[in-house]
Amino acid sequence: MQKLKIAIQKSGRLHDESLALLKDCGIYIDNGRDQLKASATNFPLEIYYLRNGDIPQYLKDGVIDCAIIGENLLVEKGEEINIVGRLGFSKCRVSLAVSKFMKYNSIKDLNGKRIATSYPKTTQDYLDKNGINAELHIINGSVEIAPNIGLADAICDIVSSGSTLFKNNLKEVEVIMKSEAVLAVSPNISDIENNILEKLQFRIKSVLQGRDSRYVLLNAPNDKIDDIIKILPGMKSPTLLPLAEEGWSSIHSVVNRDTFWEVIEELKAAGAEGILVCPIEKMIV
Ligand SMILES: Nc1ncnc2c1ncn2[C@@H]1O[C@H](COP(=O)(O)OP(=O)(O)OP(=O)(O)O)[C@@H](O)[C@H]1O
Ligand SMILES: O=P(O)(O)OC[C@H]1O[C@H](OP(=O)(O)OP(=O)(O)O)[C@H](O)[C@@H]1O
Ligand SMILES: [Mg+2]
Repeated sequence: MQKLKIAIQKSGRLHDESLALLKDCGIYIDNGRDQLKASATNFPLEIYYLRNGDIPQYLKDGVIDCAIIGENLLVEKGEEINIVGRLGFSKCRVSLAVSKFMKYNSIKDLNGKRIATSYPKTTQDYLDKNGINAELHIINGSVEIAPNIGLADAICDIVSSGSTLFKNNLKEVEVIMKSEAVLAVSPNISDIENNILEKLQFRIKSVLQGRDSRYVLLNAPNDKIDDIIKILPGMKSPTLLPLAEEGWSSIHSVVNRDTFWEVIEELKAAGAEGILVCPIEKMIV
């Protein structure tokens, strides 16, 4: 039977959440420790555990069909690779940073300077776009230390919380791009594998929509229903059920995770009582 070949980071920032996502999609993986390849037991999927940095080339060559990878790495190494889904984890940005003691007014201050980075293409493209001439030093890790040891005047690297920059006395001065984990697809994927990919995408979308939403149940006196329903969006419209007690109803709806607390406050102010909030495992709209 034909299987979809998916690459997942072998170890590192993306590994755990990539596997958790497949698990939430109901895909079980026959997983021994330190394996390089595994098969799903209940879905036509073969998992390849690879270095993040090697994945763009494997996708280009069509050795694998798709991958969970940091978007920033596709910008760096995989222009011709399509992104078919944003996965909402490993959010970070690729930024330029300089010593916190340097007077920095604009990108022009980097003219003629040395910049250390693991992302030379991303950095060079940004410099070119801004008409800046700088010397790039390509290093593969611990980039933030470069200015402190006199190797460079600035760096271009991944920033998330900013604590690595802070610890190294650096300040972020330009955000080149924002990134998150994405589902990327080989330009050489066949029709059969594409069919399996569409099934996987459908599952991923249902899981991510569920993660972003909460199911809310509440009680309200009937004369408050109109006001409460105005606050609740719901998938189509809220569900309304009579309570055993005369003159009261139960209202059910779906609320976005990000606006959830504000909505609850409004619901309480509008007369809602006994509010219950439940996670949603999958959401198919
Ligand atoms: N501090 C961070 N916070 C959030 N996301 C991050 C962070 N650092 C890296 N990432 C994201 O996770 C991806 C993988 O980063 P990680 O450091 O685990 O691997 P790597 O060193 O780029 O790759 P390799 O697997 O080749 O060793 C990055 O490409 C980026 O998209
Ligand atoms: O803004 P922060 O939250 O401090 O995160 C940024 C740091 O995280 C990543 O390194 P990682 O820890 O993955 O180590 P690595 O350099 O060995 O990949 C990245 O290369 C930065 O150094
Ligand atoms: Mg890293």
